[in-house]
Amino acid sequence: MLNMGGPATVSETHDFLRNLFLDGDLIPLPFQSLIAPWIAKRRTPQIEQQYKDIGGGSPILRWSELQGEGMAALLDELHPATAPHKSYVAFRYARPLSEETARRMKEDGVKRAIAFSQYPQYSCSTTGSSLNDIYRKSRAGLFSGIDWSVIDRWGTHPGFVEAVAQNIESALGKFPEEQRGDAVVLFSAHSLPMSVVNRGDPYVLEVSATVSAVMNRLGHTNPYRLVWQSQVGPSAWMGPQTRDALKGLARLGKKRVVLVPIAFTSDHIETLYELDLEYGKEAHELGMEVHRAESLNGSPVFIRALADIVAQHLKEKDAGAPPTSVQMGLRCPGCSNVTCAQQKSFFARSGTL
Ligand SMILES: C=CC1=C(C)c2cc3[nH]c(cc4nc(cc5[nH]c(cc1n2)c(C)c5CCC(=O)O)C(CCC(=O)O)=C4C)c(C)c3C=C
Ligand code: FES
Ligand SMILES: [Fe+2]
Repeated sequence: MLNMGGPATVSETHDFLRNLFLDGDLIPLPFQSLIAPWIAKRRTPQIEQQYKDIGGGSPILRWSELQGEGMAALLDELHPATAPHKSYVAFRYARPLSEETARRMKEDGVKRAIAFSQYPQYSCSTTGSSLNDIYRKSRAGLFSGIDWSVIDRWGTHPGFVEAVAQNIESALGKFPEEQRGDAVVLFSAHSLPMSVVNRGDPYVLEVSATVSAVMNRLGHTNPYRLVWQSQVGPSAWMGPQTRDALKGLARLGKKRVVLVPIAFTSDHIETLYELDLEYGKEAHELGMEVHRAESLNGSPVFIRALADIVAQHLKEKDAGAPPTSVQMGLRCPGCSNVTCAQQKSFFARSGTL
C-alpha cells in the first residue's frame, strides 16, 4: 500500500519534510541535495505546530494498517487461490519507508506482490513518485526476486464512489431538511503546480472523473464545484483555491456548504488543520454553515472496495492481463524524467530488471 505518509509524532516532522523536499519527482529543485535540507528546516516549526494542533501527529499509518488488514482478510474470501494475503505499507516520506518494507517482505519470503497505490487518482508527483521509488530500490537489490503487478488508479471504482457518497450524505444530513437541497457540495483536492498540469499530468482529469461519478451516484440533488487546496510557494497552481471559493460562495449568498476531501483517503493536516481549523473558522466569520464530509479512514464500505479492487485485479491476472494498466504505459507528453520511462518498462516486465 503505497502512499506519501506523514509524521506519526511531532518530532518526526523534520525528517518527513526533508524526505519530501529531497524528492525530485515531486519538487525538482536545482542543487536539490543541498537546498532541500535547508527548506525543510525552515518550514519545520510551522508544520510542527499544525501537527500539534491536530493532536500530535498524522494518523495515516494507523488508518493504512487498519485498511490493509481489513482488506487482506476480505481478500482471502474473495480470491482464495492466492490466500493468505498480507498487506504492507510503504511510505514515500515517513516511516515505514520502502527500505524497511522491503526488509520485512524479504523476511517473510514474499515472492508475489501488488504495488497498490493508495492515491485514488494518478499523478506523477504522487503515485508516480512512489513507483519510481520502488523501481530504484529494486535496482539497488532491495526487492529482489519479487514478481510485481500494479494497481495504479481506481478513482471511479463503484465501491470507492459509494463510500465517498455515503459520507457526503451524512454531512448533508446535518442541515435541516428544508435547507438541504440548497447546500453546495464543494469537492476539495490537493492542488498541482501548473507546470505539472501543463506537462500533461492525468491527476486533474482523474479527480474530475471521481467528482462526476460521485455526483451521478448522488443523483445530482445538489449543486457542486471542484476546487483545489494546499498550494505551496510562489508559482502558479491549479485553481480555484478552496479558500477563495468559500469566500466567493459567501459573497453570492451560498452560505451552506459540504466540504469533501476527494483525493486522499485518510485524515491528514490538510483535512484536520486546513479544512477544519483554518477554513472552518473563516467560513464561520463569513456567516456560513460548513460541514465536512468525513475522510474514508475506517469506513467498512471503503475497506470492502479496496478488497474488491485487488480481487478484480487478481482475476484479470488469472485471465492473462498484463502487470499494469494500459494507461500506466503512457508517459506525460511533456515528461523529461528518464526514471519514469525506466519505471514503466520495469513494471511492464513484472519487475524484472
Ligand atoms: C493527492 C494528493 C496530493 C498531491 C497531488 C500532492 C502534490 C504536491 N504536493 C506538493 C508539496 C507539498 N505537499 C505537502 C504535504 C502534503 N501533500 C499531500 C497530498 C498531495 N500532494 C498531503 C496529504 C500532504 C500533507 C501530509 C499530511 O499529513 O497532512 C507538503 C508539506 C507540507 C508543507 O510544507 O506545507 C509540501 C511541500 C507538491 C509540490 C505537489 C505537486 C507537484
Ligand atoms: S512526469 Fe508524467 S510520466 Fe514522467
Ligand atoms: Fe502535497
